[in-house]
Amino acid sequence: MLPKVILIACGSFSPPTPMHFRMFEIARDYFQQMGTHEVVGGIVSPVHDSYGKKGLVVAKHRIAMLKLALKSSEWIRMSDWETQQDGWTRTRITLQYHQNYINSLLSDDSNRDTVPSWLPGNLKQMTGTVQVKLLCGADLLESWNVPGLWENDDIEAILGHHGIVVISRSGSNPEQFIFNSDLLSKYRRNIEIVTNWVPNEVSSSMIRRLVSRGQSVKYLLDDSVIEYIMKNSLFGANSQ
Ligand SMILES: Nc1ncnc2c1ncn2[C@@H]1O[C@H](COP(=O)(O)OP(=O)(O)OP(=O)(O)O)[C@@H](O)[C@H]1O
Ligand SMILES: O=C(O)c1ccc[n+]([C@@H]2O[C@H](COP(=O)([O-])O)[C@@H](O)[C@H]2O)c1
Repeated sequence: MLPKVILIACGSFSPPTPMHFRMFEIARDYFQQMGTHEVVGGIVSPVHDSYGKKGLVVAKHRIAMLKLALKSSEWIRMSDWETQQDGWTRTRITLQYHQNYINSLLSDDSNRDTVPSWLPGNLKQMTGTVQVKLLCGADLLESWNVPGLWENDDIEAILGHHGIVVISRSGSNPEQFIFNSDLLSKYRRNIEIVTNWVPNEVSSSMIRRLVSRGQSVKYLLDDSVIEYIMKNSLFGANSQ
């Protein structure tokens, strides 16, 4: 039996773009081809409001947009756990929390009936344990180098206890980035670099820019997410 993996993408999702979900499909196909792991679920974890990044709309709206965008996915779920904490949660803690929660459920058949909505639907039939891996674009990996942003201990824990799946992004060179870091090179076996052969550079910031200028974002975002943005006048959109 292959080791079971749940992929978690942490981010702002302000707003969520199709690429945020496409990452999961690319990663699952990769593991299927490699035959090394079975991907049993995917989770997106929007960051707490206090993260305070420019362009971050309140969690209520980001959650609503994620729910709309994820309606068509059978296996990617949204966890609002981070948004419900008292403040910003470091990614290491988010990974640990979700992994511990899932594994404690799997170890006890009696408490599987009332499970949170972010858990994979097939959990009831699952046995054994799962490993939660961080799924991200190459830009997030490269943010590990930004002075004062990430703690080295956290990076080591993320790599040592979980592992990371990095989707290529144009303008990034994750192989080189890993080679340049002693810490990342030490944990190279826990870093999967996945080439996205159909790159798409739609980003939340580009969407925010277009919306704030009153320009169209049709075909870049799910129609239901566009409707939500317009209805709630998010990102400087004019209300209808
Ligand atoms: N076009 C893309 N290709 C690959 N990965 C992506 C892409 N867009 C976002 N991601 C990844 O999705 C995760 C969440 O990203 P985030 O919410 O910061 O989105 P973003 O579109 O990059 O946002 P912003 O433009 O506001 O910085 C990160 O791991 C990021 O690397
Ligand atoms: O754990 C950390 O030290 C850490 C430092 C910086 C950023 N993060 C996480 O990385 C994600 C970055 O999202 P974004 O939109 O800024 O690209 C978000 O989920 C943050 O909580 C995490």
